[in-house]
Amino acid sequence: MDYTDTETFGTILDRTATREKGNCFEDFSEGDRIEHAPGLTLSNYANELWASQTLNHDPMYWRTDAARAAGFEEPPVHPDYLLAAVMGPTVEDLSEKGGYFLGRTNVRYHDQSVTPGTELRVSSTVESTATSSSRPEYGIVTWETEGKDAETGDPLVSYERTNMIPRREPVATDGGESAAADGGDADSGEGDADDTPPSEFITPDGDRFGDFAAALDAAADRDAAVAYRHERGRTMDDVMVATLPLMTLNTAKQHHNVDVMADSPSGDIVAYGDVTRSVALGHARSDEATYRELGCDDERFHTFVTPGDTVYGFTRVVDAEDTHDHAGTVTFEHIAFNQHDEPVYSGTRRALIQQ
Ligand SMILES: C/C(=C\C(=O)O)C(=O)SCCNC(=O)CCNC(=O)[C@H](O)C(C)(C)COP(=O)(O)OP(=O)(O)OC[C@H]1O[C@@H](n2cnc3c(N)ncnc32)[C@H](O)[C@@H]1OP(=O)(O)O
Repeated sequence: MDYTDTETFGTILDRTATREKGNCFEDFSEGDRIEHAPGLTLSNYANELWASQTLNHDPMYWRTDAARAAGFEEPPVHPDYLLAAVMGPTVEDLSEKGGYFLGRTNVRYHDQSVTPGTELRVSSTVESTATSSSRPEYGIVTWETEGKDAETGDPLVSYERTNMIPRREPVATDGGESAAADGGDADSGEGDADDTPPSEFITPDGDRFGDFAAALDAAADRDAAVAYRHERGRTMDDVMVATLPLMTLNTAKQHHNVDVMADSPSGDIVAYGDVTRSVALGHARSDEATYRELGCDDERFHTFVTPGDTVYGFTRVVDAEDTHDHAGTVTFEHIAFNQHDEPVYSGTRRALIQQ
């Protein structure tokens, strides 16, 4: 029999089982620890591709003199690439089955002097599992993930991530209150007590810590916020949507299987949340003199970004604290939005900004 005869082959395909990849919601129990087998060695090529394509062009990641001026011996890998390189190898075990990256919090960079050639080891612990009241075919899982330097065992990045994960069997839900286990501060679904925007928005005069602090001082005692848009936008193309996640071993079909995704709610492949976020942060960093990334919290992905969408950035300055001689700590809220002005990502970020 000729297996490659189209008609015969179609019949055979209909009768054969698929050897599945990934895990369903039922495979995760609170406290489970998973050592992720896929290894990844940070590479100069991937680092440059990630940082260049997401418009993260800060000289300290490209030029030796700028890196040294910022206290590094040589240009380190970009923190967004480092974060994605830690998350990518987790996908096969945690989220390849499908469902969506809902959010992440407690992102902490433990060492930012990491250079290309560093081999990573990544592990995750299931922090919580919960029923989705709105989507009985999914559950909601939160994991805590840590990426370490394989040679020294030193922690490099850690975070808590929450995804919708398909169930093998849908459950009956009351369709009522959210059952998100960690519920907490991820999203109260409510804005400020007073939802009226401030009457005035102040833009800092420059990109230094003092400019952010002065703008916040100017806004205090007034019905004003320090908030501004960034000019650049990045249209999502194949490199952004499929190449960047695959380069970090992120096997989520959402980003590279158009055939499967045609039948999903987005109708198309969707941009990896870390790519969308990195573009928004790249826009923001182009308007600030960043010294170090400290961490991100309350990151949410509000709606799909599909090929052809353009990602813009908006920043609100929340706080500025004079913490170091050479830099101060600034807390930002960043919102990525698309060409229809719809928020697609939001999160708070703390960074040291040069004095
Ligand atoms: C796959 C991948 C990486 C990977 O491999 O991993 C990716 O990169 S993929 C690309 C990035 N991603 C997206 O493209 C998603 C964009 N987004 C949306 O398209 C919509 O957001 C939605 C359709 C997913 C939901 O839409 P929505 O139904 O209107 O949203 P919500 O009602 O807010 O959330 C529904 C339920 O998730 C609970 N929930 C939400 N957020 C959190 C959180 N942070 N912690 C704990 N629970 C949370 C909520 O509590 C509710 O729970 P219930 O079901 O119990 O009500």
